[in-house]
Formats: sequence, C-alpha cells, structure tokens
Amino acid sequence: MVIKVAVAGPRGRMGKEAVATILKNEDFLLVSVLDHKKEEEFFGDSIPIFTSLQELIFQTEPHVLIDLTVPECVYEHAIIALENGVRPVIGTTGFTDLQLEEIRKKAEEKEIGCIIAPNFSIGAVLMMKFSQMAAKYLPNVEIIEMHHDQKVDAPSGTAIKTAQMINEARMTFEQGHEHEEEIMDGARGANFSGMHIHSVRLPGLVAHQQVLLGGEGQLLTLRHDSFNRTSFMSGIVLSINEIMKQNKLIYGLEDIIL
Ligand SMILES: NC(=O)C1=CN([C@@H]2O[C@H](COP(=O)(O)OP(=O)(O)OC[C@H]3O[C@@H](n4cnc5c(N)ncnc54)[C@H](OP(=O)(O)O)[C@@H]3O)[C@@H](O)[C@H]2O)C=CC1
Ligand SMILES: O=C(O)C1=N[C@H](C(=O)O)C[C@H](O)C1
Repeated sequence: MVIKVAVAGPRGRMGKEAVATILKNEDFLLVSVLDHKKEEEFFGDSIPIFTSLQELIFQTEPHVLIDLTVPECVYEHAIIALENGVRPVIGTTGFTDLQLEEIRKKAEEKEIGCIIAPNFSIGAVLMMKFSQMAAKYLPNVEIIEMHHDQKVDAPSGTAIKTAQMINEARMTFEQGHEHEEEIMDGARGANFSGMHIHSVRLPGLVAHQQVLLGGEGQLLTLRHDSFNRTSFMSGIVLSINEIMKQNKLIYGLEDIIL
C-alpha cells in the first residue's frame, strides 16, 4: 500500500528536506502541504498548498501528517489530525507537558498512532539511551545542547527528552553545592529535577549535544553531532512506516527502534 503523506512547514529547513525524502520514496505519495503563507497554488509543479489543515485533510485525505513547524501551531495540528483520523508524525519541538498528555489522551481515544520524536537521528536516540543507562551509576549530570542561532525554543526537545529519560534512572537530588548562588542569572542553566541543562546558540552549528556525567576522579562524556539535516531523514521514513501499525502516542523513537 502506498502511504499518502502531507507535510506541514514545507518551506522550512527540515520541511524542505522531508519533502525531498518523501518524493524520492516509492512507498510514499506526497498529496499536499500546509503553509500559513500561501504564496502560490502549488508547491513545486503539482503539490497543492493549503492554509487550513481541515481543508487539506478533507480534499487530499492523507494517511500521515508530518509536522515540522513551530511550537505555536503544532499542538493544534496534532489534535485536528487525530480528530480527523490522520496519523501525526511530529518533529516540531517545544511541547508543554500538558499538551503531550492531551495528545496522548486523544490518540488513545481515537485509537490512532501518533509519533512525537524530539530527535529523528539514530545517533541522538542512542546518545539519549546511553545517558539514561550511565546515569544510574553516575547520577551527577549536566546536559549541554548546541544549535544554530535560528532555533526558537530552548532547551531543545532532545535535551528535555534526555533529561526525562535520565530522570527515570537517576535518584532525584539537587546537584552542586548546597549554598551555590548564581552571581549572574542563568549561569547554571535550566534546572530539571536537580540536573542542569545549558543551551548554546551559534551560527554554523546544526544540532549537537553533550551529556557530561561526573564521578570521583572521572568524567564520562557522551556526545552526538548532526552535521546536516539528512541525519534526520531515515528516522522520518521509519516513523511514517511505523505509525501505520500503531494505535497510541509514541514519544521518542527509542520505543520503536531499540
Ligand atoms: N525531531 C527532529 O529530529 C528535528 C526537529 N526539528 C524541529 O522541527 C521544527 C522546524 O525546524 P526548522 O525546519 O529548523 O525550522 P524553520 O523555521 O526552518 O521551519 C519552520 C517552518 O514552519 C513554517 N510555519 C510556521 N507556522 C506555520 C503554520 N501555522 N503552518 C504551516 N507552516 C508554518 C515556517 O514558515 P515562516 O518561516 O514563513 O513563518 C517555516 O517555513 C522545530 O521545532 C525544530 O526544533 C528540527 C530538526 C530535527
Ligand atoms: O531546531 C533544530 O534544529 C533541532 N531541533 C530538535 C530539538 O529541539 O531537539 C532536534 C534537533 O536537535 C534539531
């Protein structure tokens, strides 16, 4: 069966790459794209552009919606897709915990698969999993994520997911000196259950993360680098295929690839 796919955010850095990947794959058919600025009737030669997701679904009946947009609209897209029987594969980051819970409930209610993948690259998923394993033995953790300076959300979705995974394995405690004081606001980064997350934004970077785990006289550093956005594409292809077999929310690719 050919899987009919729609892409939200097709002009973006990730959206462009995803469109090219879907067009190349014989198992997928790109039926439409969603763009809030409809500057032309068609994307490329023949793919219709919609500004309304309801209308896109009604007219082009995709099986899967890939969302690579911005935090402000992704939750609404996910709910509309699920309400209308379309399976969301979401790469967009910046969800609140409440939004994640609402999407989980909606997917369960509709018995439709939905993937929210903070990171589609296999290397990053492995780095998150290895960090979780290591934190059981080395519970003093600092996460440093580094991205291009056009990224709108901080910390990154990958860093948040890494901290959540580590938190499942690490005993909760406040790291550092008990009388530690920030002389400058933000010096110690964000605090997630006592561990710290630091966000670096610089031109030239793509997507990089280091997880530092310290112990007496030792340091374990786990690092992943995405040097280009092709690194995310095999995860998108895998997610489109996998979502057709699922009937609930999958948050993070570790649950389907490891
Ligand atoms: N899961 C993963 O592996 C990865 C996830 N990401 C995430 O993907 C998202 C996109 O990243 P990136 O491509 O770099 O960002 P870009 O800013 O390059 O792309 C976002 C696109 O979405 C468009 N857009 C904004 N609002 C809407 C809307 N309401 N409907 C449709 N399109 C809209 C923007 O248009 P305009 O600019 O005209 O407003 C833009 O073209 C981010 O959340 C990022 O964190 C990124 C890389 C990997
Ligand atoms: O905005 C990006 O570029 C990326 N966003 C995702 C995130 O927030 O973790 C995934 C990857 O790091 C690239």
